[in-house]
Amino acid sequence: MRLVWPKRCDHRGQLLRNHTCGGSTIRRPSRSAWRCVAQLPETRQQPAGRLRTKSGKTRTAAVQQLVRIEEDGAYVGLVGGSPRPKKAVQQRLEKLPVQLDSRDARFVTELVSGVTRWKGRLDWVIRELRPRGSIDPLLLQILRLGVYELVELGLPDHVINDHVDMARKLVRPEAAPVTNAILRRITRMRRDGTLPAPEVAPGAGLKERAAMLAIAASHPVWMVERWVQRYGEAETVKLLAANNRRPMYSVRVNRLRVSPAELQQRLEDNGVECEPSPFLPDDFLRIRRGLREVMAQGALSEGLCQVQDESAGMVVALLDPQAGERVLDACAAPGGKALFAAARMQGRGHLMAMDASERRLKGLAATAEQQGCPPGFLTVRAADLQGFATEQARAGGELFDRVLLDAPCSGLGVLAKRADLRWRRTPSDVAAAAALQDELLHSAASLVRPGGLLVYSTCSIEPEENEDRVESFLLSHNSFRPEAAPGSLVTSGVLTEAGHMATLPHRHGTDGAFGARLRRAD
Ligand SMILES: C[S@@+](CC[C@H](N)C(=O)[O-])C[C@H]1O[C@@H](n2cnc3c(N)ncnc32)[C@H](O)[C@@H]1O
Repeated sequence: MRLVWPKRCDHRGQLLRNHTCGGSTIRRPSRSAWRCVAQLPETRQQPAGRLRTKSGKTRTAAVQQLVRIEEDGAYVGLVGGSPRPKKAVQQRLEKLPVQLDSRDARFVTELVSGVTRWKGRLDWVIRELRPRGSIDPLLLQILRLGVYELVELGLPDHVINDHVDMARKLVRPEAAPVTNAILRRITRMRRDGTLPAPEVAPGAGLKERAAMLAIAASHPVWMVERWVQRYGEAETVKLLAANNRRPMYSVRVNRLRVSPAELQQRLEDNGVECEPSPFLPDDFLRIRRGLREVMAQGALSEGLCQVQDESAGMVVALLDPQAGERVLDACAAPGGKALFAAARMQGRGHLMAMDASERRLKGLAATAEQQGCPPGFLTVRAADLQGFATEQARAGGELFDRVLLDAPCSGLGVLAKRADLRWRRTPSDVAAAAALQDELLHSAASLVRPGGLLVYSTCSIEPEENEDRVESFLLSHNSFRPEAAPGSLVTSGVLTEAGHMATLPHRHGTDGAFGARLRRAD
């Protein structure tokens, strides 16, 4: 099937059925029509003007990072070293240490996260223009960057010179004319409005429509297929668009140190646009603009707040830890939820933050102290939950009033913030996560005292990792029963019919997450 440009779409996601887009008919391929298909952000939201001035040095640094992400799995948001051995293409780039000031580094991050997000669509365009033959992996990164800058950011034609230069110097001299030919063709096509774009033939089945959507919104086909089956096409378009938007960040106010109103005032005085969270107004501020300023003016380093998604906060609200209780956060690292639980407990009682990863727990104790946790209140323990549960059972250790199992998961609810994750995950990851989640749930349950509460949560939106795990757990653990979350803890807008918490990026404007309360009988 050859996918070409869709002639019509509408903003409600009724792809290819209606003839209008924003009130006017789209007659031929154009960047704005493409944007409409996937509900993409306007180009002017991108820092195009500033990027225009960037040198080849900045683009080389972007290519270096893209290679690292592809070969090492380095997370797109973290510009830093990777513990893994360097692979072939990286070694070729190693001789090019690129020094960047902080402004340039920010531009590189913009480019890298953009290319990572739109990789599927960029590759499709490149393949449309060069359908035959393999492409050198390093040249592919250069071409992706070039297509991204021209098609998505709308940068001027002359930026191509840098890409051609990089192809010549970093790949081989013969790669320069190929790069020049492909990118020049793109500049002509965008001028003439003939950029290639995906289209589905009338009457196409779900698979073909999902394949088109996957290209247009730059997601793997398998994800789009399962979401179309679950939510329908119109809602899937909204979910894809939410995953492609710049993520919205929020901060959890450390009420041990400052009130939300005081912090809001301080942030606004420093040029940050923020407002109380509609879900947790007493604890969270949504940062509309200026996350960098939040960091720069010291609110984080002074322990007044921490960057945390509201959905993560709602999981702690479901747990509802009380001062004086014994609480276990069984998969705690890096510790965002544990710190919120500590604040809710006002530093009274005992909170154990446990995780199998010692490395990921590093720094939690110091942050807790900085945030005002009294000595002796928090125990940070690097241990495997299953081993710990077995040991506790053998030793007859004291059980916990509340246990939070924030389980390892596919992370399909956080694709807006983790641009690379969509390309890393496979359907078998969801199945593998589910198997581990069952085992961890069993262990976590054994640590809850009679009458106590177990909260199970993930940052996935997949039922196999959420509702299905809860159902399967309840079938084999008849001393537990599900407990609908009281409206006093979280707003009904995030509750399912069964009373579990489930947020979706396009419905709630937060990360996608799930949380269930499971009460142990007395
Ligand atoms: C979703 S993350 C937890 C995030 C954390 N609750 C927070 O809010 O910062 C899942 C964690 O489970 C941990 N984990 C995986 N398997 C585990 C096991 N068998 N025992 C304990 N922790 C485990 C991982 O190291 C990872 O840090």
